[in-house]
Amino acid sequence: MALLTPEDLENLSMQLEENDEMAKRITGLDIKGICSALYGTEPGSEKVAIIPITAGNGIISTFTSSLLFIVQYFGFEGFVTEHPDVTGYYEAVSEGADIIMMADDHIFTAHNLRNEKIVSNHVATGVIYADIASRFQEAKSKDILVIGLGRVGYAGACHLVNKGFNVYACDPNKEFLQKAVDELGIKPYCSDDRKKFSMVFEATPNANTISEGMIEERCLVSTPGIPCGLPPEIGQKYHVDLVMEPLAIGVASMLYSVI
Ligand SMILES: N[C@@H](CCCCNC(=O)[C@H]1CCC=N1)C(=O)O
Ligand SMILES: [Mg+2]
Repeated sequence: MALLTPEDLENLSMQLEENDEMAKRITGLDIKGICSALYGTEPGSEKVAIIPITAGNGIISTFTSSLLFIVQYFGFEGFVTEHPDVTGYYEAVSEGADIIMMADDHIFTAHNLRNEKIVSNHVATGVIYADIASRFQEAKSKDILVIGLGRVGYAGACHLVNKGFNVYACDPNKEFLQKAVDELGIKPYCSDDRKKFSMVFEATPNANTISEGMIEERCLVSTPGIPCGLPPEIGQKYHVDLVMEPLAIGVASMLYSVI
């Protein structure tokens, strides 16, 4: 899995503000509103503990401080434990945390100790970015394109099928594609199809996965990025509205899904 770098997390506050405004402008809801609509939940007085984890590639210097900023931005009380790993876990529970957030190189999880709900960043990120794409107010049909059917893309595609959209999807991995066709009933899409979309959810670890044959004039591309799948020149030429942010939107989805 692609690991975040401190560069990805620079200007997180500005990236979050810009994407919150963009979401509000094109979907009618800000990120909090989308999260509440997705999960039917509202933050209460939940206390969130963020535990640094030294496993694998170890601590990412600004990861836990970024999480603390995000947790507070969305109205939760939060703290980063003084110690990492097991000692940090013990500290978190002793300090009365309701929700534990921690990440190694494979799974980033939020676990609510009170209601036992648990979620991975992959699922929460796929669901919210797919949901944002599906809320494009100028869309003229229920057709939506999902690019990438890994753990993030598959979760998003599943959510869109459940919401009743006509989900077309592509992935270079034919097994991933076949699994989604068999299990979700999505329609395979290949870039030489003539079909164009006004709503695109992209979830790949590659750049330039979106080509101009895929998109309508005026369309919404929603992606957790890293890197961005939309070439800048195509974004300008087609007046694409892009919702893309490296961490906060996915974290908001994690929090609202476990409260
Ligand atoms: N163990 C490190 C955090 C490692 C996070 C790796 N996971 C990612 O980079 C995922 C999370 C969202 C996007 N990629 C620490 O505690 O500082
Ligand atoms: Mg994000």
